Amino acid sequence: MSTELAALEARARAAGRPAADEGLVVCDNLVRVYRTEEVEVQALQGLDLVVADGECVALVGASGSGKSTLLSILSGLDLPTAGRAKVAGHDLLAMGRRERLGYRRSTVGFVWQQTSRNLLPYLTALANVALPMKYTRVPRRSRHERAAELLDVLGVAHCRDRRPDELSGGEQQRVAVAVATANSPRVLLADEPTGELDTASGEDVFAALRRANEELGATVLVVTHDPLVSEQVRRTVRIRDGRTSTETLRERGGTGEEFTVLDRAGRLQLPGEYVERYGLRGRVRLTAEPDHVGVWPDVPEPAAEAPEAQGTPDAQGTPDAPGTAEQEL
Ligand SMILES: Nc1ncnc2c1ncn2[C@@H]1O[C@H](COP(=O)(O)OP(=O)(O)OP(=O)(O)O)[C@@H](O)[C@H]1O
Repeated sequence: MSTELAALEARARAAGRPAADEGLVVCDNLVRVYRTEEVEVQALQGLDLVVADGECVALVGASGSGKSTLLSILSGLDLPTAGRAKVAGHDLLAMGRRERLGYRRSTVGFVWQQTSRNLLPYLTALANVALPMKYTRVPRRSRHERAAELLDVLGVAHCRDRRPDELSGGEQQRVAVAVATANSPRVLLADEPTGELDTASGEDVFAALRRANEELGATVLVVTHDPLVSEQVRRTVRIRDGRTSTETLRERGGTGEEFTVLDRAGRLQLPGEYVERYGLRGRVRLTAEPDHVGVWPDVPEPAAEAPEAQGTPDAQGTPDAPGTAEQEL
């Protein structure tokens, strides 16, 4: 490897390395392996993710890519097999039982896809929202005042005295956002919260999540297949095979610019279409250019007696084969 390339890789590694205090959520080389009697599934394969305080981030990816596994770990329900995960100063691998309980009650809130999983069926909307505050010993009167306020902010004040079976799916999910934000969590996690809803109800629920982010101050991570959601947040992170692969950053209302994620070990996933288009297989060549790194298929060296053949390195030593990929880093 050339010295420039080694220096470039070292710089990229340093730039991609999150300091512990850099993000509210920091996942570092996170691994989760599920073992059953017959099979071993690597649901997360060294996932890196840093989310800053106040962000609203959509997590997207194919079925089975590891999104729900990540959310279960961040919610404190599941433990990673290896790696590091920190949320608001809590080390999720080292937390004891008591800290974990406090973490789940006060630091994170959760909204599931299945509306029935979020609310207790025999309590009114108001009582559902007030319940988490009972566990954190908020006085009864304050609990009910805050619950009423939250229902109001999230546009479901009219539902306060109704039980879940008297609410529409969208109303149930908005009440669920109120439940999840009752104890003012630093982080709100939502797993496909609009998945069971029609477009209009989905929009209302997403508006409630946005309010939780902008008005109630929660950092929001939402797993979604819904383009309505992923196209409206500033940052969309794509998970592929248990790793963060690409990110789209967009200004409000813009189409967004797509980036590939370079992990802390200096690895990146090339988009599948590039791999196909340029015939990249197994081994590739890297070239260090003044302002970027080139990625080239490992084509055999051309014969010495045919210097005019395509694929000959150019004067700067750059392979010049047609149909090669040049990845800007
Ligand atoms: N409890 C478990 N035991 C064994 N394997 C599991 C378990 N939970 C998840 N998996 C496997 O881990 C991988 C990641 O699953 P995960 O549910 O995190 O994916 P996902 O991206 O959320 O998918 P979807 O979009 O379909 O919900 C899958 O291959 C899944 O089959």
